[in-house]
Amino acid sequence: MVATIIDGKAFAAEIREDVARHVARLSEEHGIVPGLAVVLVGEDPASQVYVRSKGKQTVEAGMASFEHKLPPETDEATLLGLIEQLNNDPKVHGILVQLPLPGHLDEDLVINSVDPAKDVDGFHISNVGLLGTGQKSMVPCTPLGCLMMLRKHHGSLSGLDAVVIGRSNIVGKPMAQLLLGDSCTVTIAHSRTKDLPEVVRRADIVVAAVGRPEMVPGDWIKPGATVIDVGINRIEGEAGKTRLVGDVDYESCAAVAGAITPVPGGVGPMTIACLLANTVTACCRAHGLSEPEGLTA
Ligand SMILES: Nc1nc2c(c(=O)[nH]1)N[C@@H](CN(C=O)c1ccc(C(=O)N[C@@H](CCC(=O)O)C(=O)O)cc1)CN2
Repeated sequence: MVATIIDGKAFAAEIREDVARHVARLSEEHGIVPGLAVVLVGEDPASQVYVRSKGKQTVEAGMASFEHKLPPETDEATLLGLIEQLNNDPKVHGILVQLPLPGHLDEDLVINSVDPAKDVDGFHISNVGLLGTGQKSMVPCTPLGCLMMLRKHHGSLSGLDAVVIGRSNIVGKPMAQLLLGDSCTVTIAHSRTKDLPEVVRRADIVVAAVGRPEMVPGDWIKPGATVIDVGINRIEGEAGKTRLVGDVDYESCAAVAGAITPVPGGVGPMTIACLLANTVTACCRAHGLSEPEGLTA
């Protein structure tokens, strides 16, 4: 079997067009411009790239972008003060604090200081609780992007066996909740799971989010299964150059799977597209307007 490649880059472009249409409508019919504030603390090179990309795509969609770059030694009180200011700014509908934060800052405290209604990352404890109980929430961008790709490829996910490898708060756990919400039978596997290969072999859907380069080989995959690779790992390639790989061994998995997301060009671009979608959703909710269909879970 040769797997269908699920093209996240192309799908993300479609979502961004959809977002831009909704932004234009908000402006024409209501005089509202959705605004996204992104806060970066420190100089992590990958984070700088992602934040730049977020700002550029926000502006391209017709929204207002507010970038706040703080030095690595920023103290907690200063960061919390900025978040408070953004919480109270009516021009800002979405707030995102880029992760990881420098080690001296308490990530949970910072995340939970964002107004849940503006928490376009969906990481605030209120949004986690709402998602877990099947209520309307802000949904974390990476799992939302994975869900959209799965729905587009499969149609209904009802009754499918899904294995999520990884139990992080930002991907594994919310991904499992979303799959459960679509009536999958869900297993969350992790480093202590007994006989991981056998568990993965039962799955119709495998979501790999462990952060270990090429950990999942093709002989763990059930023939015809759909493989969603969340990993973005930079490894040493040929001639001293680095290259990006996912958490699954692409070649061997693609030879067995029915469908697979590539790295790069799979889940990554969907993350930022879903961030823009969440910002429009947050803006519509803030103004009591109906939410755009198809942009959230
Ligand atoms: N507050 C948040 N912090 C972080 C999140 C998040 O959702 N919210 N996710 C990641 C980083 N991330 C967005 O912030 C992100 C990662 C990767 C991509 C992406 O498009 N990747 C490309 C490859 C890019 C490259 O060449 O390095 C791809 O996969 O095709 C977008 C966003 C951690 N922090």
